[in-house]
Amino acid sequence: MKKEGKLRRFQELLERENKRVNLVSKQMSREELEKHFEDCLEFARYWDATGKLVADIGSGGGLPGMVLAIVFSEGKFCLIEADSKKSAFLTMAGRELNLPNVSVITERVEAIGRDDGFRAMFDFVLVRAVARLNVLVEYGLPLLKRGGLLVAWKGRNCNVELKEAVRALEVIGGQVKDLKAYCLLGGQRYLVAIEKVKETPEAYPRRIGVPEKRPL
Ligand SMILES: C[S@@+](CC[C@H](N)C(=O)[O-])C[C@H]1O[C@@H](n2cnc3c(N)ncnc32)[C@H](O)[C@@H]1O
Repeated sequence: MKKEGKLRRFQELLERENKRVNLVSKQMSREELEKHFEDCLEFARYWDATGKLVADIGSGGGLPGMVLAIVFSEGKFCLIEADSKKSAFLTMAGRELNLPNVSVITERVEAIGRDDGFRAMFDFVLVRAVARLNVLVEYGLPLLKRGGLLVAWKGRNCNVELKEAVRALEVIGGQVKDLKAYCLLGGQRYLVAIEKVKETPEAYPRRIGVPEKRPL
């Protein structure tokens, strides 16, 4: 099956399984879901994940990780999702679509970031609709190689979140490298690219739940 066919098939699977498991909003129409796919694909306008190791934090129904794994079949995608029902859907979809470049981990990202098998391994870490930037910096940067990029999908609150994240960037070792603005889903959207510029101090990420409860 070609990539366009796989994207369509993935959308059908998502629509079908969303009736049983909460993968995306129940009220979302087919047209809206298509826009969410477009939002994920915005990444491919600026970056190339061919031959790269990519993590998607809080992948949910597979946005953006599964969509981009279909597009970049030569990249290796690791979808990290704490909710076991959602991760079971991701595993099923990866199998159904014959995507050997996708692996799914059912775990909180704070635990993955402290695991030597994953820490400092990735070229890209993607994250969409999971938490505010100051929290995402602590979730994402530990997973990256030095020089790797954390790419976060953000809405109109982006500038406020960027200001809030100054301390987290300093402590964890990140630098805003790029900000891509576009209009979609009825408003202003941004891709924020943060480069890992130094090794993450041992103490981070903190214990499960702490980054969100007490952001840096
Ligand atoms: C609002 S959904 C967004 C899903 C998807 N990224 C999207 O854009 O549609 C947030 C997802 O992140 C997962 N999540 C939140 N915190 C997490 C963490 N610390 N580790 C792993 N997954 C997490 C939740 O289980 C949920 O599926």
